[in-house]
Amino acid sequence: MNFIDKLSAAWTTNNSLLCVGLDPDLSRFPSHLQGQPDAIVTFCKAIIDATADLACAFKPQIAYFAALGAEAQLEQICHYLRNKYPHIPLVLDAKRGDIGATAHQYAREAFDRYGADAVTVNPYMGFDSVEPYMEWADRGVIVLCRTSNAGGSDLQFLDVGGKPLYQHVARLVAEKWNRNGQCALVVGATFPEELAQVRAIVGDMPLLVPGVGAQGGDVEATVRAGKTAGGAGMMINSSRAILYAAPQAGEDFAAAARRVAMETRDAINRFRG
Ligand SMILES: O=C(O)c1cc(=O)[nH]c(=O)n1[C@@H]1O[C@H](COP(=O)(O)O)[C@@H](O)[C@H]1O
Repeated sequence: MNFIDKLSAAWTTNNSLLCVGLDPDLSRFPSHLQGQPDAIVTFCKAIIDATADLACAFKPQIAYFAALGAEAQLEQICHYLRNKYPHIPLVLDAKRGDIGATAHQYAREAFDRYGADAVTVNPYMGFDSVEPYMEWADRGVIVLCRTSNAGGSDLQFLDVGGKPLYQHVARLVAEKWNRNGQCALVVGATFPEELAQVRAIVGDMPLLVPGVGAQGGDVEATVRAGKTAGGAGMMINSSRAILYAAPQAGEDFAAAARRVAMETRDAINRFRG
């Protein structure tokens, strides 16, 4: 099953548009895991098990692993996800962008090494830097469009023929780059007006929408702006607000993550109809 079909099935099966981000930060781990050699894997597996019936996708952020030299642990976590929850799409957040030959290596890393169903990529270097990912026709290519950070406006709002650059990217991907129907776009939940603009340009193309939770994006505004006519079309990501929902001591971290994931999924669902 290709990425888009798998995502559509997960929206329905789990009645969820919530993407659970896996951004392991050792300094925020519960005290009983501090200093444990297998802390990253134990922590991420517990979060995955606690939220797998509430999520339409999982999104490990590669920098959180690479910074710790923990690529082997990321491999283990991806392997665990693919085997135990094969119906939930695995999105590798890598935001790569480089010349074609190098991009091919990044694609191998995402799709062959980690077995990701989809990967985030940066469009700044143009189509030949994104095309290598498309050789894996059953995988998703999720292109940055209107990112959730304030500084995204520095470039993404530049005027390109009377339209802001992010709209040009949305149109380019929807009309030219998406030859195999495998593309999606990143649009931040922190910018619901732009989210609505992108939705109007790209039809039912899936959108990865980070920025609810720790970044303060408004769930109602996000869902109303970004949903498709069918009330889906988005992977609304939350990472830190779910991962570190528990206070340092006290409530079990996985139970707390489940509680916040469920609240977030349900809050999203209230505005889908
Ligand atoms: O591509 C992304 O996932 C992404 C794009 C974007 O515009 N903004 C953004 O926050 N992200 C990622 O989404 C996650 C957001 O994490 P929280 O702010 O903790 O929910 C991080 O892993 C970011 O790297």
